[in-house]
Parts: sequence; structure tokens; C-alpha cells
Amino acid sequence: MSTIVAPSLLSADFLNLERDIEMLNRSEADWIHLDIMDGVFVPNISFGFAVTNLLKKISKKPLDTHLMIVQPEKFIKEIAATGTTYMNVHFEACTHLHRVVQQIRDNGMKPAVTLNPHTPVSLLEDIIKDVDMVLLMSVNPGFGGQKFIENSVKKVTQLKDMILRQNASALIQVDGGVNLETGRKLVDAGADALVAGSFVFSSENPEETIRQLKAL
Ligand SMILES: O=C(CO)[C@H](O)[C@H](O)COP(=O)(O)O
Ligand SMILES: [Fe+2]
Repeated sequence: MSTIVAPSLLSADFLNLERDIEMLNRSEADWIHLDIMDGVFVPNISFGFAVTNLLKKISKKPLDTHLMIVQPEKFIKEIAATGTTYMNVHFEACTHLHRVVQQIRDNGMKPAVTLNPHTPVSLLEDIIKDVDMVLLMSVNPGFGGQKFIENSVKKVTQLKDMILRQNASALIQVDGGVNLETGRKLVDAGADALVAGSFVFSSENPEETIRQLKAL
């Protein structure tokens, strides 16, 4: 299976969003990654439902929504209405993660849990069989274009071991500072899906960059 590639819209040109979505539609990208930030969980605010509700009209790719917000359970119905496939909630933002995961599934979406760089993979032992994907942050969430944290490669290996040991089926996704060099290390360690923002959108030929990431 080739690597799943989910370009992050955070680095797109917001004055030409339709043009960039059409480029992603033409490309080999598997999903479109949407970064929603609230200015509380992370020190930045990105875009909200006004944008995501328009995207479903023109995106031909499944949506992968990464919620960097406190109390994500408050917005499950609104997120479901955006037509997203994956709803990624942060482990650090959910007191009752098991309940949130169930509610996401009950609302027709695939639940995914996201870990900050400092959160140990071992904390997923009792939830791994209930989620469809784990998103490991390889930068501190909040901004695109940051430097990859090398310790993330070790976390992919640890997570892969846990998934195999428990006979679980969760995909491993990594987000932050992904390029061909860091992507190679992550895929070799067991990553199934890569998110890439600045590397894709600041390249001269984003479609070719997506193709190269998929070939890793
Ligand atoms: O979740 C995110 C930021 O919090 C983004 O998905 C991520 O940073 C992508 O940007 P880049 O590939 O430029 O690091
Ligand atoms: Fe993200």
C-alpha cells in the first residue's frame, strides 16, 4: 500500500482557495487535512465552519479534520455536517475520551485521537482498539512551517508495536514538519499517513510534491 498523503489546507493561499482545492482534486492526495484552531487550546486561530461547510461542495477528496480546540465534544454535530470522514480530537483536550470517541462514531464519522509531542504513546493502551487512527504531532500544534521533532520517529515505532500487540487496526498518521527526508524516516518506522502543509504548498510543483510523498 502506498503512503496516504493528506495535504494541510493551513498553508494554502486563502485568496485562491478554490484554485488550491482544485489542484488537490487533480492530485494524488488521498485526503484534505483541515486544521481548526480556537486560540485557547493552541495560541492561534485558523478557520471555522464558514470555510469547512463550503469545502464539502468542491472537494472531491475525503476530509480529515484536526481539531485543536478545547471541549471538541461540543461540536460533534457541526463537524459531522461538514461531511468530514475523520474527526481528530486531541487526547489532551478530552477528559472523557472514550465517550467522545463513541459519540464521533455514532455521528457517522471515523474517530481519531491526536497526541501532542510530549504526550507518551503508552497513554493510548486502553483506547487504541476503539479508534480508527492516531495522529502523532511532530511539532507543537498551532502553526505550519515548524521544525520536525525527531523524537516523533521513536513514537511511531512504539505505536506500531502497540497496534500489532493488541491486534488493533488504527492507522498511524503524523503531522508537522513533514518533507521527503522526515517522511522517509516516518514511513520506515511504520507511519501509514502523512500530513504536509508548507512542504506541499511552498513547492514549485505541489502536485509533483504530493506524488513524491505518496511514493515514500
Ligand atoms: O496541525 C498542524 C499545525 O498545528 C498542521 O497540520 C501542520 O503544522 C502542517 O504544517 P507543516 O507541514 O507546514 O508543518
Ligand atoms: Fe494538523
